[in-house]
Amino acid sequence: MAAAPRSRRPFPKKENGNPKSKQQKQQQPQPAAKRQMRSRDAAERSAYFARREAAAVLRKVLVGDATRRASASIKSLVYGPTVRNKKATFALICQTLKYLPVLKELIAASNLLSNKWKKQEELIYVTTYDILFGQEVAMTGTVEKFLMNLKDALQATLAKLLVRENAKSVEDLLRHNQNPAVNKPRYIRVNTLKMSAESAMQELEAVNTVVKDDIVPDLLVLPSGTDLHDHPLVASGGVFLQGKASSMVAAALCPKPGWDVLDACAAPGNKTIHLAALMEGKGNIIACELHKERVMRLEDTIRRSGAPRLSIVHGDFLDMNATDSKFSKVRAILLDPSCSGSGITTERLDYLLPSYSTGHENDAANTQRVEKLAAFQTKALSHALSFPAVERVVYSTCSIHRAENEDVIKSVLPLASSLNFELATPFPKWPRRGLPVFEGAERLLRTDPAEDTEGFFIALFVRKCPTNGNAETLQQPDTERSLSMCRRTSKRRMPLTCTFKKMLLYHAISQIRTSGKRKEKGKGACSKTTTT
Ligand SMILES: C[S@@+](CC[C@H](N)C(=O)[O-])C[C@H]1O[C@@H](n2cnc3c(N)ncnc32)[C@H](O)[C@@H]1O
Repeated sequence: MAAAPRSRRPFPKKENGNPKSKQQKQQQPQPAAKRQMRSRDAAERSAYFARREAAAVLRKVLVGDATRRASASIKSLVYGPTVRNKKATFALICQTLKYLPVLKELIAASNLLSNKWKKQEELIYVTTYDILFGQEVAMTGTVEKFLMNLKDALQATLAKLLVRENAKSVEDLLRHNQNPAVNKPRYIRVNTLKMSAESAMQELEAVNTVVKDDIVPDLLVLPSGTDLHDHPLVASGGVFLQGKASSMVAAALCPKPGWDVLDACAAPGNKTIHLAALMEGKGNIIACELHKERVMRLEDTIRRSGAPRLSIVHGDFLDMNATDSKFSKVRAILLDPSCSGSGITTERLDYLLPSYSTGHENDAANTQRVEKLAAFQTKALSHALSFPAVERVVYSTCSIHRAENEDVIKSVLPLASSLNFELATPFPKWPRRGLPVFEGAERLLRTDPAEDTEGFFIALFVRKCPTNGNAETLQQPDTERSLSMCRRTSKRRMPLTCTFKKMLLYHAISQIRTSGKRKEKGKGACSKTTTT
């Protein structure tokens, strides 16, 4: 559904030309009435275009849902660059989707979608919603005029429907379309490249109750339903609307200022800029993204964040040559590949989609899709582990499927172990861990969609003996144990090339033993990780 062509101007043009007669002048509205008319005209104009923008996005949403090939979530489509009136459009789409089962019944009963109107199906849904349940529409636009003439008939059909379903109100008919996450808190991450958590709190406290998250540094928790999309701190990049689980990923990787870090599947860039903040803007970040339109979103996020020293690679991460000298200093990789998104269906507003009530989680097409994704995820994780100087690799998904999570980790374990990686335990105090499908799965981290708003999965690999002689890596929190393992494994199976590094490590160990014990474990910006 395309937006109405602007050249046709549905609103009457202002009269130009002949000077007004005396009588005309006398009939002119007084200034206050004029202002009122102007603002009504502006509101009508804005509603007219919002309905068309909503219809265009709704078409994409419904086609994506019907074919199980959604290119993006409702939010991404609305908050992308093409929609102008984002807030009104988003509200209209959500409301139309919420009322869609009822709207479809009414429209079918009134036989409204004849050949002529079929092409404008989504605009018919949006406008019928507006006429019956939303704002009263003025007679502007062909679809609006057509439906306003049928308003009484539609209302009569609705009354019959309520009687038939034994419902007191329309809300009774819509129970299954309610938001299951209605009482979940709103998280925002402070961009410490621009401001401190304390100053962000001070600004937000003026209008909201704000507390710091108990686990993730620089993450703030606000009451459920807080809408900050238009807040100046969001517009200026001082804070980013990012969930708790999503904010745990870069914190688990815990790159140090000055490192070279690679974000393998980066857009829209929330974790990329979190890495930059953790690195205090020092070091180099390479952000790789396959899809061109998503590169634009990545650029926009980076621009808003003010993160320096960030280079974007538009291409396939699997095609990156790990042995290229450009990557010879990459010490940490964040891999957050495309996934089924089954852990964020509430966040994605899937409960509003027609397929939600029918349930398709276990249908053949979905199983096939998850298998395909898992094959890519395994390849990408193996590739990440193959970068010669990499010491820390974090793998994350927003999926609840074992196939995309524990099974992927299990399948790369032989390779990881041959490259001297072991699984570490990000956020050791976090209660929900990996499904027990292999020994060591308790080091993996899961968040639960019902308990924690989102269903995420995080795995952290740490190289026991870094191949680039960077003993500094081993000074991450809780690495004493890792160091001693490195000594043990070095006797048994450390490659010859590692012997010089072994000496360096012994040196590092003695340094840590003599001076490092003074350092508090887990202190600093990053989360605590343990290796076992
Ligand atoms: C889950 S999203 C990443 C979200 C991002 N980490 C964030 O927090 O904002 C996965 C991204 O990987 C991109 N992608 C998929 N396959 C890729 C590949 N082979 N190489 C690079 N990027 C890829 C997708 O286009 C998508 O933008």
